Amino acid sequence: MREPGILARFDAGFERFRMQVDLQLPGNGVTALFGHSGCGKTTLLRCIAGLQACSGRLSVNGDVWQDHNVSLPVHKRPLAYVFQETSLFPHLSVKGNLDFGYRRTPATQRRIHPQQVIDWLRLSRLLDRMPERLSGGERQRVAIARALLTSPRLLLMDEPLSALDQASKRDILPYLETLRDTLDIPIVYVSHSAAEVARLADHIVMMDQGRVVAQGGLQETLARPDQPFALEEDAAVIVPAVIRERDLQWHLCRAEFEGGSLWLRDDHQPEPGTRVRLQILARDVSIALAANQDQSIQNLLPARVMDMSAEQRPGMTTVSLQAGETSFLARITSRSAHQLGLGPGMEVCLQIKSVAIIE
Ligand SMILES: Nc1ncnc2c1ncn2[C@@H]1O[C@H](COP(=O)(O)OP(=O)(O)OP(=O)(O)O)[C@@H](O)[C@H]1O
Repeated sequence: MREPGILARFDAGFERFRMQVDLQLPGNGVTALFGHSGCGKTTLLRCIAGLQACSGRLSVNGDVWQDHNVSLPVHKRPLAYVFQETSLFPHLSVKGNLDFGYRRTPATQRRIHPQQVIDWLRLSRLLDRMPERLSGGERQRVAIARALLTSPRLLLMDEPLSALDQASKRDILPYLETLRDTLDIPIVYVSHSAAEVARLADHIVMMDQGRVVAQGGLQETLARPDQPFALEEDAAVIVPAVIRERDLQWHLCRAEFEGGSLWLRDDHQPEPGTRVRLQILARDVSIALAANQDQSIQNLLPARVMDMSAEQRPGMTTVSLQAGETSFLARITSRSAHQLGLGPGMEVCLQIKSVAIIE
């Protein structure tokens, strides 16, 4: 039977660094590799690509690329790799660059065609331009398109937006969302940016010092109080929701999720029916034993305490809670946790001070 998804078990190292991972990743959608600088994200991508000597096993949607007696060389692995600054051929137009990727692929293996990538990445107006006349964001769109025209079975992206300014990042993110929702191949995406991960990823692998410290679906994994990034200042959960109504008088809109709804500022003016991802920082969530109506916070939700971190930062406790099917994290002082007598299974009320729509 073909094993679905990516199974990757690697042992690789340098003089002062060793990476040992055992991963099971989904066969489509975006998996984010997340972790501090130097934790081994690029080394892991290079092992997958066959660029880094390592022992172990790798299979991608049933095809074995490496095990103890085979290791496909890099040019035989049907993958595309997009870097921070992928270089285009300077002497070829955008169209020439795209044709290059397409023509390199034998006709019988072509599954992605030029018109498709031109539509997905909106390149039609750029086809005759030379690379030197493209902005950084446009260049990256062309580089991604060229990579896709090799009809890869796997797309590796190593900080593809990190060389771009904020405005170009904002412009290109919707294109990456289109690819996530359109392509039926897995995308492994390295990023330092929690906001990019929150917006794009379906699955997350958190790494630290060459080891995997947590992995799983984005929402469940971010909501675990024992995952190492839950203790960081900007720890947050992601909640998929749908905009249900707008209150024009008060500039608010109501987003409904599995387990309740929240009022948000109407800055983005999303139409009712729009699907959004909400980001809720653990430090913006507090806990009460009962809903207290005499206060300014609009968003009060009944919830159940699921788990609590041991105190890893002096005086602070991270609590995971569930409202309906949706998980939240709250960062409260350990004294409050003690005074409230919090423990797994308790029914409480969440007070959410601030919610952001991930753009
Ligand atoms: N060719 C090499 N020779 C020796 N050490 C290396 C080599 N390449 C990487 N390393 C070391 O391996 C560790 C992991 O590096 P890697 O580039 O995989 O980290 P990373 O998580 O991608 O970091 P960043 O987010 O900064 O890109 C680092 O300590 C790095 O110094």
